[in-house]
Amino acid sequence: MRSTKLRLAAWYGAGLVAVMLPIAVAILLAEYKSLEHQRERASSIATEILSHAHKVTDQLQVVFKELSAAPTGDPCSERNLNLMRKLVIQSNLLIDVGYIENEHMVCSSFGRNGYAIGPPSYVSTGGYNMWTQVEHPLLAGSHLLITSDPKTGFFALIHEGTVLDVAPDDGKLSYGVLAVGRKKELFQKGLFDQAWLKTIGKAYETSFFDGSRVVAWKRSDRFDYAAYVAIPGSEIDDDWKRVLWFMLPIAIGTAIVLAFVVTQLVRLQGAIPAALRYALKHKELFLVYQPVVDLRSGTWVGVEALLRWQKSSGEFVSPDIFIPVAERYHLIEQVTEQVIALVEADAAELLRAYPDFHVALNLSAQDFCNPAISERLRAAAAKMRVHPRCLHVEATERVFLHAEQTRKAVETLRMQGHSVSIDDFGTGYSSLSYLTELELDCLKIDKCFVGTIGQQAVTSHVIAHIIEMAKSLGLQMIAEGIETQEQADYLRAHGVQFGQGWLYAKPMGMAQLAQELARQRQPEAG
Ligand SMILES: Nc1nc2c(ncn2[C@@H]2O[C@H](COP(=O)(O)O[C@H]3[C@@H](O)[C@H](n4cnc5c(=O)[nH]c(N)nc54)O[C@@H]3COP(=O)(O)O)[C@@H](O)[C@H]2O)c(=O)[nH]1
Repeated sequence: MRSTKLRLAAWYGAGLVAVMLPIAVAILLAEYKSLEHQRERASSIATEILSHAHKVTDQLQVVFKELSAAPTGDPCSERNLNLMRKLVIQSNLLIDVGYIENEHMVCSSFGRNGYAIGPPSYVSTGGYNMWTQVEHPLLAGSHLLITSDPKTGFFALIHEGTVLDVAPDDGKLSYGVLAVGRKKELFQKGLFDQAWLKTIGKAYETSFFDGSRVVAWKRSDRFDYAAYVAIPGSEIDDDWKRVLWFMLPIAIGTAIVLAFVVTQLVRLQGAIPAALRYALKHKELFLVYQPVVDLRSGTWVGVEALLRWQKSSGEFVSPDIFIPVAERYHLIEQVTEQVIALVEADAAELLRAYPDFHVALNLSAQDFCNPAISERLRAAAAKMRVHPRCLHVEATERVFLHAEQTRKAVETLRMQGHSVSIDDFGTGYSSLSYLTELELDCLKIDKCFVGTIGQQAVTSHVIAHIIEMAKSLGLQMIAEGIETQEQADYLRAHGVQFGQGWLYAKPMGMAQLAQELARQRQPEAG
């Protein structure tokens, strides 16, 4: 009851996850997409700003070159003033060109004006005097940059808009150009957080989210400055909501599909136990028998009884599906009872005719916890009028989960004369210590290990260890799933006594088994 509730809770949990997951993924994806979009946007604006800064610097260098080539003498001579005017007209990016002496603008393309500009804001790493955020008397409210060559005294005046106007001026973004070596602003709109420099390090190009802004940084490979752009988080939020509106219908659609799938699975899970109860009642289960072969002589020494389920619709359900369901829904006792009853009905005559032959029954871990199981098998042998040694028992490794109860059951079964094998060895719960604690007769080597024989698989060596271990414990061995002659030869050469597999015979009905056995044993009978 408790496990049913737990299972239901697990399914509801799975349903909830199925619904929530696509929505959560959509939200995360929208956030990621908008962050990426803003990163790309910031990087592209920074690239534009840097490109304009390069153009300005290139024109500046031309101007300084021409002015320094002018004849020496009065730097503000009429001839030089004319040259300055010509240079300003030729340049589309520089506002003014002139001459500075003792922190005074002595003359420029505007003529001999002469006003104080004070000491430079800083000296660039290239040795130029820089005045930032200068207000020109003729251009009220202007933010200008003056660069002067201290060797000649000539200067050029640049308006910040020349470089920064490429960025959208919506009042939300911060951007500018920073002199990297001196960590000084050349042009600036909004803030520049010096803490960003820690994240940027020596990078020439990077973008990141500092927790509240997306920052892009693009450093010049020709000059000692870099352009930066910072987009506030509010922009990401707007973008995120837009992307989310687009993705939400897809996420909701996916959630509906997943919820439907989970509902169907729940229904199916519930449907199999009900169908199995019906199958048990209406005799839809039957047995097939797969021969166990003596690997040296090739004779059939016994069979494994394998359960089959064919619904009235004709559809087959694999035991790999219905046995775990039977175990989970506490139907396995009824299944095992039906298997024993089927063996009683199918095999009594055959076992009486060949008393050295055996039928092996698969018991589940829960059967070993049933104190009545040994008595039930004793009664079956008695009813069939065969020796209990004709009925072998196979236990899956899961019996080790109930080691104490299993130990007692195995002891009683062996005392009654049944042979007990451990099935699927090495695939699950087995531990060597358990194997030594249980008094067993035989170890069945799982087909997954047999399949590695002759292969270059990582697990190829495991089978040799299993064989050695079984030998050291004095257990007989049956190798399962033998499909090739190479596998059979290997197993025989390594001392494995018995085998089962499609190389010898597939599981068959009792009629066919009786016929085959009669043919094999003919000389004996005759
Ligand atoms: N508790 C019970 N469990 C049972 C019973 N009947 C079957 N089972 C278990 O179901 C599992 C699947 O069994 P099945 O589909 O019958 O497969 C068996 C063989 O048909 C298959 N086999 C045999 N030879 C080969 C081969 O050469 N190649 C290949 N690919 N498959 C082969 O292997 C299965 C053998 O199973 P086992 O020996 O038991 O490991 C299986 O776990 C059964 O145990 C039942 O009545 N009760």
